[in-house]
Amino acid sequence: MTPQIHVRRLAATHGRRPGAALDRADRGEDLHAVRLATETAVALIDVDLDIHPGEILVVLGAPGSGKSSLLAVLHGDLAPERGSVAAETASGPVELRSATKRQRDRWAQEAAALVAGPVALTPKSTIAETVIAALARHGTPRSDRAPRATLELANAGLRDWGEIRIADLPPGLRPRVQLLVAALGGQPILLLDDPFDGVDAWRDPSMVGALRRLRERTGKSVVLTSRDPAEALRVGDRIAVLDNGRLVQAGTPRDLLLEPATPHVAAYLSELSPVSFLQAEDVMGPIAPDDVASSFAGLVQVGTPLTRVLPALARGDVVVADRGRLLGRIGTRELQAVLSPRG
Ligand SMILES: Nc1ncnc2c1ncn2[C@@H]1O[C@H](COP(=O)(O)OP(=O)(O)OP(=O)(O)O)[C@@H](O)[C@H]1O
Repeated sequence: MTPQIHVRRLAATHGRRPGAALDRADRGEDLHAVRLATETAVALIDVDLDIHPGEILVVLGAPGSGKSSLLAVLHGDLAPERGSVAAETASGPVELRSATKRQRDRWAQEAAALVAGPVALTPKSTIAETVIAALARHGTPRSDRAPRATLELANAGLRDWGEIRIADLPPGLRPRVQLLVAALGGQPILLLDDPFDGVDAWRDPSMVGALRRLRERTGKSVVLTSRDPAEALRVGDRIAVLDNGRLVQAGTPRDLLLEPATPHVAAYLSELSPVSFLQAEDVMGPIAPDDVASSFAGLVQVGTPLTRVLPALARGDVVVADRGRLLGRIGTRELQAVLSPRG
């Protein structure tokens, strides 16, 4: 069972005077000034967020906005100063704020794995040896390791690469191996805080595909950090935007692009063209009950990227369908709403 995590009014700090720092932050003082006055960093304040089973959630924000601190809280390493971080697990309810060290260790062992920083790979080892060594660290019995490694490599689309040494890997495959190794633990929640050597690993569509397949196969919830809005929109089912320790919006790529909650979110995403990140159903408007597919210039299926809908739109309105059922229409009005979003 993948637990759903409920984060409510979470505040977390680094330093010895959390009370004084939070008092000042509550009064609206700038967090840099708070830190200077109290020698305590307010990393997160008043964060409300749910993490759903099986979702890919990207925590997006500038350096210092609180991303790593949030993952550390979710892993049980950084105790919340205030608020609540609660989950229902197979062995009962967990509240990380009041949990003992032993309960937090159990949470990390059974529920949430954190990979903070690049996954270390030994250049001389083959990929199969790398996976076997990682399985050993996770306590997989010796006799199971080789067959399990073969299975994991096949699942990750790396079956033919098992005997290749890490040093000989093409650069594009290195993050694929790092992702595979990062996800080998049995915990249903995977927290990824910059697990790759390169910053732009998710720009490779095969990486996004590998992560989605991993999620489908394992049902894990994946929470990962990013500073790059384009990367976040490409990878995340939902994106949680942090600004100076505050969660300013959590939503789908469509929510963020078409209905940014604050000027900060709008400005953060302003360089991105919504057309490049949305799918047909994100932008469709209502369809009349008596509309029939043959009266439209084209028909596209749910999940079709908007970039692939545009050629048909040049000829007229397009209908969006899901297995024969007509769901909505896209015409000039819908397109205009995408090209001039609110914010
Ligand atoms: N161990 C620490 N001691 C003191 N301050 C810290 C510590 N860790 C983080 N901070 C401060 O807490 C705030 C949030 O930091 P955090 O590392 O969570 O941000 P981030 O968004 O992950 O940044 P980055 O993108 O650079 O990794 C920052 O002001 C940071 O300086």
